[in-house]
Amino acid sequence: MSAVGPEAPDLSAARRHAAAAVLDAGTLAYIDGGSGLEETLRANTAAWRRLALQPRVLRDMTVVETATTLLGAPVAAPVALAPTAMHLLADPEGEAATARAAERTGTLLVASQAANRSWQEIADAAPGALRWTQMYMLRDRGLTRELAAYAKDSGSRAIVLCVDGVALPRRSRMDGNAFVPPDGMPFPNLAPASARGRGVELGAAVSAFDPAVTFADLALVKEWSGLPLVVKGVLHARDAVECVDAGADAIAVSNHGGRQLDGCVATADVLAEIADAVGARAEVYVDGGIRTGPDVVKALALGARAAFVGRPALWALAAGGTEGLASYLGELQEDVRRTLAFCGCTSPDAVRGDHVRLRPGP
Ligand SMILES: Cc1cc2nc3c(=O)[nH]c(=O)nc-3n(C[C@H](O)[C@H](O)[C@H](O)COP(=O)(O)O)c2cc1C
Ligand SMILES: CCCCC(=O)C(=O)O
Repeated sequence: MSAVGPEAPDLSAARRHAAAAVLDAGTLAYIDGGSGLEETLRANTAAWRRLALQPRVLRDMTVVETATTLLGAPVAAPVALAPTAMHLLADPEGEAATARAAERTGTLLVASQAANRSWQEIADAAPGALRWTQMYMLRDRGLTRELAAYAKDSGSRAIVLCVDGVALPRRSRMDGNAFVPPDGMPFPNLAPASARGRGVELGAAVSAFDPAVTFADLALVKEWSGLPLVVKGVLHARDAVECVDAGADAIAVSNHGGRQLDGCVATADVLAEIADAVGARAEVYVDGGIRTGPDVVKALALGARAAFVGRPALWALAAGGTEGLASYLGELQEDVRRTLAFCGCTSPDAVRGDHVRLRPGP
């Protein structure tokens, strides 16, 4: 404990506490954990703390808007729901509950390919929600093509291709990957249409990801889906530029919440160089350790158009269902609004690079 007492809890802390009371230990370890030594998991949040906002004053903050657009579609705030697997672990309605919270709060939802509800069911649960679909390149290209078309047909407005799944991570908290989803947990969006009702087993799902995926595949995914393409899992400026050269419409700077390559860079530490390299050619997003309104505004200052949250949304969902997640998202949006005001910004677009700097010190 420091001389001034314990660190104040962030908005998600109470949700994490409530989730811990309702989830079994294995599920909580799966959600919370990272890979290896969890060096990257810790580095993600620490890197946001090392940055300091440098506010501007005397700019009439009577009206402060958080609204922005993502790939042209309006959202209530520059904060969105990252794709996370298996929402049945957190709510009996799974991703349908998540989608309703997204709809209610004007938040973009990225539905995971490892969702337990089919993309069409998620769409039907919340027709007014802006939804993108996260996919992996599968070894079975024919199935990948079919699923890309399914994403579009079920109303997704973009494909988020996750490219950091080329090896199996060692998830240390789970005793060497001991987490086994409960029996009957369906993965309908990894199965062909003929088997969508049954879905596939998790093991089959993970081994279906194709480690041979390359830049040349980006154009294929765009063509198959007919949708804008976001590449998720980029951590190097030169890769980001190569993705954009290959047709990507946006780059999601992400290390999968410290769950894949342990010991890698924190996203806050590489965001600015990636955003600078991409410039105006594509939108840039970030996730990993985003917990507060100030974190979101720091991300904007470093060049992101939006920041995404993973674990806190699952905690809020487990703690309080649609209602719990909607109230969490509402509070986070309000935190973004007050941060913008304190920084002298009447909208996300007004945030500049010189609103943030590294804190001095070790
Ligand atoms: C429980 C859990 C499941 C996840 N499942 C997926 C997934 O299915 N697809 C994906 O692209 N990313 C997945 N992610 C990574 C998130 O999209 C995101 O990169 C990460 O959670 C952001 O970090 P944060 O949790 O610190 O906010 C998952 C993350 C968690 C915590
Ligand atoms: C097929 C499940 C993928 C889940 C995932 O990406 C994660 O646990 O981080």
